[in-house]
Amino acid sequence: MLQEIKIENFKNSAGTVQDIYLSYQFFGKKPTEAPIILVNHALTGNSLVTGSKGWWKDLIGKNRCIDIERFCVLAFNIPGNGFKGHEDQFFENYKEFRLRDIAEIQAQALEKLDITKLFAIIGGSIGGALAWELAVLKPELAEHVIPIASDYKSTDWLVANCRIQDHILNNSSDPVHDARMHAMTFYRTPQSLAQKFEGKRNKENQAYEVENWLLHHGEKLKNRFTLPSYKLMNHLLTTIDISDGSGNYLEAASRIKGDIHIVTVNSDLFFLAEENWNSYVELSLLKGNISIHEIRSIHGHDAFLIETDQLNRFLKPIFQTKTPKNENDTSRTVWAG
Ligand SMILES: N[C@@H](CCO)C(=O)O
Repeated sequence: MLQEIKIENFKNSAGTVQDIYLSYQFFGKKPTEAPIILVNHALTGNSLVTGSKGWWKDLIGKNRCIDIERFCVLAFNIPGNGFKGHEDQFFENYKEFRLRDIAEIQAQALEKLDITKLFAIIGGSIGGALAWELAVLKPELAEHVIPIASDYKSTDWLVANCRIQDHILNNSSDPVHDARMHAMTFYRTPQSLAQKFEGKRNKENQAYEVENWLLHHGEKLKNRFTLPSYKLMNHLLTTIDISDGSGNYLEAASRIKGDIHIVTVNSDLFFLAEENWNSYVELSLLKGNISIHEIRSIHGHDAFLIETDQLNRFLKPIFQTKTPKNENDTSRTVWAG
């Protein structure tokens, strides 16, 4: 059931004060009965993380890796993501919000829900970045912080792509459709497209199948996502900064008390694996309880939604805390300390 919290008089980074409506869903055990896992959605995702239409249903559910018979799963919608209710709450001034503000909104909501401790914060893409931001804001909040296909900063590369997205969103006559077509090219990889289409053409319209696929994705998103939500989420992607402007990301990340488990995708063209590996290596000099897991896939960024077998394998030891680690597991996992 979708519920809502009102955060009164929230002051954003630009100093504007306004009421914020934050919608959320609980799944599985009650928050008073079991450890709580906060799940953060990606750009066009939402709080529906499990169940037949849940976007992470292969990972979260009964007898899944994140077992809702053992855990309480909480998922917030990023305000303005368009998932029912108050869609337009800050579209007028969305550029005044940084991802850090969304983390602050989540922190205030957790307080209102009387939640002082989380077993884990996990999220993919911008949801992983939000996990970083919240963990830095509240270093003692979570036992495990799991940012997947993500980063704790907006890199020049990310900003460049978001800028192009922004131009498409502002200048195209079919903005959501066209921006999605462009985005699909960096959510996947040349190898992934080559494997899927093998240069084939459509028998009816003679277009390359890859063109039809892009058009299909453009059409699909247009029917489920609004332009203001896309503009907001695309803007937030450019504001990831756990250092709060100082540029000292490592110092900020090292303040996190919980175990950090970075999950990267070797072929990610959006949040680059190299950035994640560099963060891991540098951060492991400052902080012992950090690990990195690399999803090996030809599918690129969206592998965090596709390669759920690998994800399950990496995450199992975290969520089955009573089961000892399998010493024979050969997947690429590195622990510091
Ligand atoms: N497929 C993802 C990509 C962004 O992480 C989405 O649409 O949210």
